Amino acid sequence: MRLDGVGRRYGRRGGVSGTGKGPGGGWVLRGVDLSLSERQLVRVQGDNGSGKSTLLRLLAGIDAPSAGRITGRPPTAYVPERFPAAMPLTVLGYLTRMGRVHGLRRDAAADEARGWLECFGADAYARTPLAELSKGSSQKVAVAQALMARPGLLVLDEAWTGLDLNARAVLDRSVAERVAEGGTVVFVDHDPARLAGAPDVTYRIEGGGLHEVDGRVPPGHGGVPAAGPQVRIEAEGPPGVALPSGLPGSPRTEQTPDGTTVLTAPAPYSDALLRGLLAGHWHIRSVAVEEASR
Ligand SMILES: Nc1ncnc2c1ncn2[C@@H]1O[C@H](COP(=O)(O)OP(=O)(O)OP(=O)(O)O)[C@@H](O)[C@H]1O
Repeated sequence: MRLDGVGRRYGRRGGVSGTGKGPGGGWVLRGVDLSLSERQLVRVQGDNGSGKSTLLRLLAGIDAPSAGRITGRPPTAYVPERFPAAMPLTVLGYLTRMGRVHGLRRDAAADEARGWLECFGADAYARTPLAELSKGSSQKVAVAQALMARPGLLVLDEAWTGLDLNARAVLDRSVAERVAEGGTVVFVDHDPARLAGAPDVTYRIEGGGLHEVDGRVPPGHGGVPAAGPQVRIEAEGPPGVALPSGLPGSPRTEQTPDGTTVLTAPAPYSDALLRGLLAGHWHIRSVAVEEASR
């Protein structure tokens, strides 16, 4: 997917006295070029009001650019900053309907919906009308509807906000899973430690433009570790068999004298990485999560 010279301004008149600045018409984004690829985890950061949600809405196709072009968008799912939970449907009814929108048959959609509700510890709310949900529970529904689509592009705008610890961990792993399965995930989150160490690229929005901060390791921030928790897996392959290529999380590898391979990758990738090794008939000797290095 590509963005070429993309701009977005709100209002038609080009701002104060037609200058394009100020309320009612200023460009929030201007001349944004961006290329997103498969298997890519992208973080977007920036100050309040810099245009992060604006960019995410453009990526998700919820909003159209005022200038430039967006091409090659894969099937996309989006978790907005605020989920409009006012629809007259129960949780299960809504998620089943969303599953059908994504092409599942009715029974499969309902099963998928129940599965995600269970994952997020929200199965007790299946029959609850959306409008009666607490903020955290409706956030779980917002996230579930996006994940059940298994989208090529997953766009998450502060999707972790309001989730309990278990649900946050589920979302972390689901993001890594999506990337491992070939998807692209773009996220904004106020917590600089969110998925720390896992993004392939981090962009900052400043002055209406998009600037690459760096690859792989997001910047440390006020005592927050520069690299997040890492999973350390000791594994052994069948004799003469090389490590499977393209393993999720692009693990660092190290060989020990006794023939064990030690793989280290960002912790959210642990499940996907283990699955990749097991699929290659590798034997797992140990798994440990190590806290961030500073
Ligand atoms: N629908 C809209 N109509 C008019 N102006 C808007 C609209 N949506 C956003 N804006 C303006 O565009 C600018 C960027 O807003 P946006 O929500 O994209 O920023 P953000 O970086 O996501 O902010 P935050 O960190 O506070 O969520 C702000 O000045 C905002 O007031």
